[in-house]
Amino acid sequence: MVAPIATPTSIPTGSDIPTYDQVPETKYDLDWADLATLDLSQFDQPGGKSLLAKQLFEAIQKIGFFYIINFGLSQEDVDRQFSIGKELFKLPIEEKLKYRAELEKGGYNGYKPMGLREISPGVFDKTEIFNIPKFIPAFERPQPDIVNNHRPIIENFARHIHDEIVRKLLVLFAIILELPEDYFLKVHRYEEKSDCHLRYMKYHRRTEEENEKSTGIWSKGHTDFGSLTLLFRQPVAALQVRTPEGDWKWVKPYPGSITVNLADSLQFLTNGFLKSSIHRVVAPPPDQRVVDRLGVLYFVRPEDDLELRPIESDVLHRLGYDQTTDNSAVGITAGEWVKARVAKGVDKGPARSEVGDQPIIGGVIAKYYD
Ligand SMILES: O=C(O)CCC(=O)C(=O)O
Ligand SMILES: [Fe+2]
Repeated sequence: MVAPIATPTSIPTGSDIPTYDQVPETKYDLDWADLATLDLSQFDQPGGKSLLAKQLFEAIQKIGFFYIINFGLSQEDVDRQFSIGKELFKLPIEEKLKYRAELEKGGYNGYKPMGLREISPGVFDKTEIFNIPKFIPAFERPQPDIVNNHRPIIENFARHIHDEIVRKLLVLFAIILELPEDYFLKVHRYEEKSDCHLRYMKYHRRTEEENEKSTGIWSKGHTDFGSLTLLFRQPVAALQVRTPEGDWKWVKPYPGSITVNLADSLQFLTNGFLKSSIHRVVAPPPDQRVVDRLGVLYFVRPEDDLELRPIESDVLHRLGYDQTTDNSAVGITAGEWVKARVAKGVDKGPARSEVGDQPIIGGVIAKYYD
């Protein structure tokens, strides 16, 4: 599947950063997951929305992962973000630490240095993260020059994702649930406070010895915290998704696509109908093992004050998703859930981070998988 890239939108060009050269794809024939692809250019065509909603409904029955194509950003737009991320992580560690996220307090905006998460006893992550919150006054914070100097490009990119891509996906979920089309839009407004963010990510390559020690796992099997996660194509194969049978399948990074996965908040809101999918990151195949893996991701979270109470929907009723109601997150807001999960992720207390079941908040646990 090679997707034609839509004509670039109004994303400004003229940046002084070097162009980003994507690494060659792996030659290995891996056990790829069979995931559906939604062509978002159909959204505004007559009948397109209901067609896409039908396709999405089928796609998410088993695994909450799918691809989208024709989402209104060119490969050049995306590569520019990879370049910004690459340059950002080249900064000296002292400089990056000036922007460190207050992870221990559940704050995820800013820089996460590597080595804060224990993957297996004695083995720590080698992942750097830089999260950029929504561009609204409540979230203004000091940023490194590379971010300030490219702010229009970064802001337009993030807003395009929110306004043009996430909006369409949220409408499709509402259609699937036979709710008013703007049902989820009303709790994902850009101008309101939420933990949505654009993320640059760098997985430093590991030596063979390090990979052996952690049985090749770079990031343990987990679910994401918010509504949706969008992963721009990361040409290095490393992401795997867990099937309902408990097998791990590789997620192929197709050119011109975004990989989308569903996350916890949508699972809580739909009483388990929309499944927060379990995924992990492992050592790439041998021909890609020597590169540092860069990522550009967008995390969508509901507005902070949305209570994670299962919604009323005839569809959920018809499909039996109201037989036993999961009230575990009732009384917990989306903001509280995300912050509690972020803080637990770096907790060095007796419940060691990312090993086994983690109590998060109000008796709800998060599971981590090898
Ligand atoms: O890097 C990836 O492919 C996935 C990252 C991920 O799962 C996360 O940051 O939550
Ligand atoms: Fe994830």
